[in-house]
Amino acid sequence: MDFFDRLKAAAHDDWQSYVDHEFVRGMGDGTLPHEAFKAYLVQDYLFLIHFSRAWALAAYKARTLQDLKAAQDTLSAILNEMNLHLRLCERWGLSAEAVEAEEEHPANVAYTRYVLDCGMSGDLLDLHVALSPCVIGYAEIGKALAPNGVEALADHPYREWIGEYAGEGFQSAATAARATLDRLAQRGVSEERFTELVKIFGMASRLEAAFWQMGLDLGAQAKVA
Ligand SMILES: Cc1ncc(CN)c(N)n1
Repeated sequence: MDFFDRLKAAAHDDWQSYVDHEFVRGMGDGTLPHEAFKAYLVQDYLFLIHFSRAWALAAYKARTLQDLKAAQDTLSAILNEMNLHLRLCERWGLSAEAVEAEEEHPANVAYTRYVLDCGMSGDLLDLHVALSPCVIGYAEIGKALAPNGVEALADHPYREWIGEYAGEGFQSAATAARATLDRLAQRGVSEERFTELVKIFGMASRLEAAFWQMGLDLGAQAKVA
């Protein structure tokens, strides 16, 4: 069991509330309302800007060249991920400027600033634990939503999104994030410290679940308006 799997097992319910959220199930079976997906994606673009800052902070706090390069690679993967958002938004007639001018939803502020605070007030392991549900969770969700490969999802309304996270690039970013966690944890984690880290991991997972819920709520509001 690697360090990530230990965290996941210790915060099982929080993790499940994230990876098995109604939003995820709706994407999987294609029933997720388009309004919810669109509202989520616009907020997610803003989210990725702040998550990129958090990965840059991980680079700043790195004490070894290996940790510094790992942070740089994931920062690049996240900046690449934003091309998906720009592509989809462009199709909906939304420019990058228009998306960037959108106001951040409180659920977005809560999650991104929580992670940044973990990095500012804690050490590098605190920060990587807070960051881990993001990269590793989306890789897990992408794989789960494409059990027979992305080619099998030919007419699926969310094929492009699923393909991004089930794809090789994102999967290898998640593998690297797991390896970084293992490397940092090998430097020593007492039982007491592990309990603290599980709290961070559980909170980050719940904030991920709240982010999906934000998408559903904004989508429902857009339908009514
Ligand atoms: C909210 C959220 N969490 C995770 C990811 C994957 N980078 C994302 N795009 N958005």
